[in-house]
Amino acid sequence: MRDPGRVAASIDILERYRQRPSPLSVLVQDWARNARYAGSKDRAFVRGLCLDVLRRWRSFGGEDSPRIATLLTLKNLWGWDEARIEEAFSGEHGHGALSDDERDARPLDALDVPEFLEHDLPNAEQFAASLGTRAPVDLRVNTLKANREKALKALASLGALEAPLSPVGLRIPPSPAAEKGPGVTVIPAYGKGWVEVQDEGSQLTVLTCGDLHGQQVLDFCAGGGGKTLALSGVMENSGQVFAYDADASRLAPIHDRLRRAGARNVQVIAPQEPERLEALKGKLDLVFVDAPCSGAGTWRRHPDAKWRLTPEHLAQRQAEQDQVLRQAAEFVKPGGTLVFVTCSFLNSENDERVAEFINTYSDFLIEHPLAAASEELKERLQPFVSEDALRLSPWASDTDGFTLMRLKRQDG
Ligand SMILES: C[S@@+](CC[C@H](N)C(=O)[O-])C[C@H]1O[C@@H](n2cnc3c(N)ncnc32)[C@H](O)[C@@H]1O
Repeated sequence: MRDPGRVAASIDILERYRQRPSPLSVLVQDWARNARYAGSKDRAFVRGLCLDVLRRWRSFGGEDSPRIATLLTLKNLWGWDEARIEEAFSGEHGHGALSDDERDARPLDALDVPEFLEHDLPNAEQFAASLGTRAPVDLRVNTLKANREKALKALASLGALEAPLSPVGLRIPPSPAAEKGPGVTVIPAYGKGWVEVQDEGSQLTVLTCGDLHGQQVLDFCAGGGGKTLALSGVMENSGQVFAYDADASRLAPIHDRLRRAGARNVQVIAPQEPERLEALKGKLDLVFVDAPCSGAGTWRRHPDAKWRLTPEHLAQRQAEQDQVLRQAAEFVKPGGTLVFVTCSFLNSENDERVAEFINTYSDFLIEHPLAAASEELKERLQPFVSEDALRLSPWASDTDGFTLMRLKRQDG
């Protein structure tokens, strides 16, 4: 395909998104199914362009005209010159020649975050600007099977570097928008379980838990097991990790992942086995709660999710967070710790939820977020902590957005 066909396909997909916001991957797949002439480079171009348009959807006026938002993306973000843009719209299979008004279109003075959230963001302008950039691919070295040096060598051909903050992290810088991302999951080192795809911020939330050797740990919202695997790695297969999730289908991939990673200290507890979960009440040293949330911290990677969040969805997530905190607290032993994590930097999903929780559960007290972390990690994460929370974000730490709070259950 040439520029006109690719740009026209992108505008059509974005028009469908405008009419009914759905995950971009689904919309691109639907298009590709009917566009048998499109090769993998065409799909990468269309996906990359759609993602970049969605990153600036509000300030480029996408809600009113995906066509103008695409034009502004090509002009302002991709740096295409006038002649190339004219040809891309008016050429064969193009979306149609530009009008004079369209040629004069300018970005709006609006922040690229959902309007209803502007008041809830700690630093809305910086936040919106950082979401306009593309995210790197981060990997966690599985120390049960490899070390960073070995993994780095195995991934050198993909341009992997040491990640700046996580001592077990590797980072592949973002690819140009119109190109395919690095094929991490097809390299032998991935198949052998040496690395997992995991954002550096996500890795750090587990690393802050410090030395967990021999401990009894419950990963209460284990989902597909991203944090479970990282916990098992930190514990070097010692002690015990119980991986539970209320949704059995979310847990499904965990078994294969545990096998591939060589994680042997994990017991998976399905929601159909309430008696196994019940037996753990009041017994755990650490309960790790990777709570359901808006996912705002991943909007740099998934700009399509940003415009799908509604006030109703957010309220639902907050109710789930309150419920998860209350349920998870039952499993912490006296003197043990509950770590509350979200991939969101909205106060209403973090500080406000924890404040609500300790109002009722007065035997839990907020502890410094790095109370258990190694000295090295304390130093590295110093710029991102306050007395009560670790706050990672695309603008501050160049990671996905994560907030972590530690709650210590008092003895007796
Ligand atoms: C952010 S995701 C977890 C991601 C996972 N920890 C990982 O690293 O891949 C949140 C999970 O919480 C689960 N969840 C929601 N409400 C829950 C509840 N009341 N009890 C346990 N799990 C719950 C959801 O099913 C979802 O899988």
